[in-house]
Amino acid sequence: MSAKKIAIIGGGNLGSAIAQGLLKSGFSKAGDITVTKRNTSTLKELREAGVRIETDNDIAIREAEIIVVALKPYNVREVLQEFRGSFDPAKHILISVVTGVSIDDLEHVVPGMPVVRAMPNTAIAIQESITCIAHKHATEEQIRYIKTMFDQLGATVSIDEKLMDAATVLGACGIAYALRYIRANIQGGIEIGFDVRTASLIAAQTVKGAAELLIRENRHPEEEIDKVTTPKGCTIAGLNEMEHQGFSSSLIKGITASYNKIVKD
Ligand SMILES: NC(=O)C1=CN([C@@H]2O[C@H](COP(=O)(O)OP(=O)(O)OC[C@H]3O[C@@H](n4cnc5c(N)ncnc54)[C@H](O)[C@@H]3O)[C@@H](O)[C@H]2O)C=CC1
Ligand SMILES: O=C(O)[C@@H]1CCC=N1
Repeated sequence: MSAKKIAIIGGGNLGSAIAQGLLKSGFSKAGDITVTKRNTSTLKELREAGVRIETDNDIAIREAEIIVVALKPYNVREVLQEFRGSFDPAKHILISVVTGVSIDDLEHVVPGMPVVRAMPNTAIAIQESITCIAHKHATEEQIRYIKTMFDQLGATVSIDEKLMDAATVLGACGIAYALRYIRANIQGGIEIGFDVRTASLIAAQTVKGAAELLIRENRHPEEEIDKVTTPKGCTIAGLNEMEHQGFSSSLIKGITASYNKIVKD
């Protein structure tokens, strides 16, 4: 599969993370990646790594083959509308990572361009994203290319577009939920005697180990929990207290609150 030139329109948190992942994975050479932003001062590290930094979206789009749109939901239509003339359906593949804006909406703004929606998370910077992909009119060949690209940046799963908002919550917002869980563990760890660095390492590596048990061994969480909960032991005492305080319930309510925020906005 020959390497294609990639333009990332909107070099903010996610756009920059995608560029970092592309570089780290070796999927793209630095010179084949262009990142656009109006104020480019925050993109110093990418520039130093050889990534092309542009303020002109027209140039970036025309010179690339893959266009990743990483703009905010409130200005994506306006910006794409402005640059609709820069797109060439015979040359370009358009990928939107924008939350809550449908394929139909975007294809309406840029007529003739099939749009693929992708929902990665910020761990894409270190090739550890889960990226959900949905499409309607893209060709098999285009989808194969996009999947190969995101496979280099973590794991990918193809979903129906109607699940894209749910994917945003579980996968993209999920990074923040998981980090807050780890932070709470660090706070607890300090209270029971660890310094912050040691508590952070133990908490983060423990979460990584738990996740790997599910991913690598394909286990169900409760099967693994059963192995830890010694009868009359400290694990079940702690777990039950967490549940009395609404642990699982608070997470489920948080997930549905995030979801409702997307679908009601
Ligand atoms: N941050 C995250 O973890 C995730 C974000 N998303 C979605 O990705 C999109 C981007 O999110 P973030 O990176 O967090 O937002 P952000 O605000 O950090 O990035 C957007 C960037 O677009 C730039 N921009 C605005 N107008 C522009 C223009 N005309 N041309 C070029 N650049 C322009 C802004 O300066 C900003 O740097 C949003 O739609 C968000 O919902 C999706 C998954 C995860
Ligand atoms: O909070 C947000 O709206 C975006 C979407 C997913 C992650 N960040």
